[in-house]
Amino acid sequence: MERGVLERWIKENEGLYVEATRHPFILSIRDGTVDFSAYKRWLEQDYLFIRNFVPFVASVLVKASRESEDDSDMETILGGMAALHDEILWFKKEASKWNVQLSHVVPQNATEAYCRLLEILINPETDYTTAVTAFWTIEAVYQQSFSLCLKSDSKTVAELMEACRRWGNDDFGTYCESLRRIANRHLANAQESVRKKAEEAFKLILQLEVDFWNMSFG
Ligand SMILES: Cc1ncc(CN)c(N)n1
Repeated sequence: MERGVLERWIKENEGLYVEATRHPFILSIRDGTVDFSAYKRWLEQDYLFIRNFVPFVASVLVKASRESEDDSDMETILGGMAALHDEILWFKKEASKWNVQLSHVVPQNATEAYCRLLEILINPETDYTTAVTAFWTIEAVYQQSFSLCLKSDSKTVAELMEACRRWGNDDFGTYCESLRRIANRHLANAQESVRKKAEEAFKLILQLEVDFWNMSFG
């Protein structure tokens, strides 16, 4: 992986990055020891997250169309947007499989905190470089995490394979690669003040992801 700004930040925040992308909740799915009540808690809260993530991705699309000099940025982001429609349908199907009532889900603190950050990132005041860096970070944490559960030596149980495949599959990995290149390109060309804001968002999102995984433990 070429050494761009994101790779430097990952190195400088290695502990937090590992906590977010190799969380005990994910390792318990990989090892086949996960408690299904934890999985159901995660499922409920992630549905609420996705409902708030959709307008965030739409806001990145708007900023890409206005601020990016490269048309392919918008096309990549549009691809991610389209996938979210299928993702919402998957959540509804998965919820009924586990007898989870999505309409009765109460947002937990970690979910509310994450959604407050998404609101700030949606704001037109947040520049495109910060927004697309946040977008990559959010997607990359899930891709890195769930791909661990698909490794040949993993003991992921059959009931959880669909969820792990959704974010751990190679196509999602390729999509995250595209986002990483877009974010690195804009970070390299950004003024220092913008890079600082993007770095703050990067670290904040890693912490929110750790809090989100922790929440599944109830
Ligand atoms: C909390 C969280 N972070 C990231 C993703 C991947 N879009 C997600 N579904 N949920």
